Amino acid sequence: MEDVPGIVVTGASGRMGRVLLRLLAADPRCRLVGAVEREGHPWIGRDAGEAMGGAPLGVTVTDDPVEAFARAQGIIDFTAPEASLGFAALAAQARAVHVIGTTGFTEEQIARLEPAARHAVIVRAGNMSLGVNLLVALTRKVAAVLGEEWDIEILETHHRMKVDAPSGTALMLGEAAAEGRGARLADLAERGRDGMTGPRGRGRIGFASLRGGDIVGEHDVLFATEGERILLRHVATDRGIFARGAIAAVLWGQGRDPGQYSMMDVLGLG
Ligand SMILES: NC(=O)C1=CN([C@@H]2O[C@H](COP(=O)(O)OP(=O)(O)OC[C@H]3O[C@@H](n4cnc5c(N)ncnc54)[C@H](OP(=O)(O)O)[C@@H]3O)[C@@H](O)[C@H]2O)C=CC1
Ligand SMILES: O=C(O)C1=N[C@H](C(=O)O)C[C@H](O)C1
Repeated sequence: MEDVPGIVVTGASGRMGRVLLRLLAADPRCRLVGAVEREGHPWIGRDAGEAMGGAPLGVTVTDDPVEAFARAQGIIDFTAPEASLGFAALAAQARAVHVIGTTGFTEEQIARLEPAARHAVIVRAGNMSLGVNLLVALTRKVAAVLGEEWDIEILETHHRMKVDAPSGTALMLGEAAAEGRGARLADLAERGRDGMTGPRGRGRIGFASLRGGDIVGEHDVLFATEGERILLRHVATDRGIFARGAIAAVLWGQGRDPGQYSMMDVLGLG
């Protein structure tokens, strides 16, 4: 079936990479055409399905993204910030849609995606699930209605292997809350409280991170004032929700004008 887009998965052996390989191999709307891991990885040269301990998928894992991307119309990338920046340049050269699920970018790293986005479609989101993107829209609305006498706190809880904090999702929620209040998150965020912090700043948006076990991802947005509280909550129990969102994004991006897009664009929630 050459008429459906060919998709490459980077970070193929990762928690998200494995879920993506399985879902893409079974999805008639696209073809899995490549799996990329870094040089020296034990999966290199092996069939991706067999490397996962399952049936062959007919795709050999490679450490050469240039060769893999040349066969692809879409790249799905859940790796690490510097790796994703490198893949963005290569995806742009191949004019392939680059879906970036990676989190933990600095502002400076996000700015470095711009040259690639002049030549190809990039869809980037700290969370690809429908539920979280709806929660983001709700958070913006609630924050816009409630005044500064309502404190906003964002709590995120993840598995013990997660390397970045606050989570990409928590930052999306914080940005939405700040936007709802007509402000920038950078001006309101209160991160990493410890010791004699003094009382909470009025109008600030607080963040807290918990890490433990195999928790897939939980996010709470608390709006608290005197005498009442509102709690908006999303609980992920299966990484398939992120992978299905990423596949929807890579299909949505086909034939679009170059530029940077978000899951809000893909889901029509923007
Ligand atoms: N947007 C969303 O909806 C979601 C985003 N995420 C984000 O996706 C990212 C990956 O998450 P997860 O799958 O749990 O992480 P893992 O650590 O399980 O997987 C990351 C994969 O990327 C590979 N990788 C890292 N650096 C490089 C590099 N320089 N070149 C090539 N490959 C590289 C790793 O290889 P190696 O093992 O050799 O380092 C590994 O295979 C994180 O940033 C996470 O926050 C996760 C879930 C949902
Ligand atoms: O690292 C993870 O696992 C996840 N990362 C994303 C984030 O940083 O918000 C999305 C999801 O919560 C899982």
